[in-house]
Amino acid sequence: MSSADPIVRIHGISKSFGKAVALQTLDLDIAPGEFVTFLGPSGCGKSTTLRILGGFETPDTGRIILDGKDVTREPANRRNVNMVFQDYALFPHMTVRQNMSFGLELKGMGKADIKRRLDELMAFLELDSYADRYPAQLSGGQRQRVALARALAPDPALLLLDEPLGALDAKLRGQVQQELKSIQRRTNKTFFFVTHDQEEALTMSDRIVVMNQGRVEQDGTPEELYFHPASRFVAEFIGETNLLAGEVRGSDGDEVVMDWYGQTLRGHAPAGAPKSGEIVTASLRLEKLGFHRDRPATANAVQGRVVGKTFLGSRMAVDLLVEEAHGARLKAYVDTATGQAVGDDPVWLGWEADTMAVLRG
Ligand SMILES: Nc1ncnc2c1ncn2[C@@H]1O[C@H](COP(=O)(O)OP(=O)(O)OP(=O)(O)O)[C@@H](O)[C@H]1O
Repeated sequence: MSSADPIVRIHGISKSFGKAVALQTLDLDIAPGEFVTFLGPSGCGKSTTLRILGGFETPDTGRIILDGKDVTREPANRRNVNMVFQDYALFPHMTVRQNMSFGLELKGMGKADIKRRLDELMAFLELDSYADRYPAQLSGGQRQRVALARALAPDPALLLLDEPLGALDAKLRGQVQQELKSIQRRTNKTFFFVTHDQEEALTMSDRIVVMNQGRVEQDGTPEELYFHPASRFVAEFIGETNLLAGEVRGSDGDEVVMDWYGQTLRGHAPAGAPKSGEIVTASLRLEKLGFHRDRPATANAVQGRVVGKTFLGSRMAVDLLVEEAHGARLKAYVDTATGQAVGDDPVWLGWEADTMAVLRG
């Protein structure tokens, strides 16, 4: 295999439990060293995919190729895959070192090799000083790191992480996210991460697969999903956005021209251009709306009046009433540091066509 070959190939995997379809046909390649996140609401099929990859669940159809080998029928212990659980699943009666060596002993690794591997890994993950502690003597973040170290110890080709930060409080969670990402970078391991937290997915992943009702809604980089959502579901699920309902008037090169309550707007169509007369929804991120005193030269410009403000620290969320669009509302962010004035006078709002995704339906 060349290094460009995928480390994981998922070919036509599907899974139902009785009448409930957990996973429709799924095809996906994962490159070595990639941090891939499966993101979606509860019940969308994320954990089922992870469990099939881990060998804890058998698919109804399809194949899993791991490192060039078909492992579809291989049980979990015969796959070069390891898993980090949300509750860490550390053995409470074993020290950090014993927890870490357990899996290696099961694999039949010799004592001297185990010592070498653990010394190396504990130094790398800065766990040396905790080696003889029991899990109860560690903080939540430290326990998480031990669970990760234990899963990395056998040098798996793929690491599966099922909502591994779910048990941490918000502040620690942010810190551990950075740490986990940094460990993934430094080890260059392939991570398959499952979460329903869109912010977590955006900060950590090289690539996000958004799932909805057992199928892939969109697969792309965090930036692609955020700025070029291919469906309304993705636009709403990831971040906050303005949704503008309208009707397509036509196209102009790559741009879609639409009517929004009597205002002509221009956007782009990441999922293919809709036809004239089609009813569409455009997604416009709050931070893409610029404030201007005079009519700006941007592709889109409407006048609005501030009708509400929410102070958020570094920025302010502003509600705007667009009278010329039948009183439709828009939401925008204003940077508090720049001291931009948002008073009672009407303001011009401007945004470019490539910042507004026009979506079908
Ligand atoms: N062992 C099972 N028996 C019956 N139904 C199941 C089983 N496992 C999953 N399902 C169903 O399959 C669907 C997908 O479940 P899955 O656990 O993959 O979703 P998920 O996206 O991981 O959700 P969550 O975030 O809540 O864990 C759900 O409707 C779920 O109820």
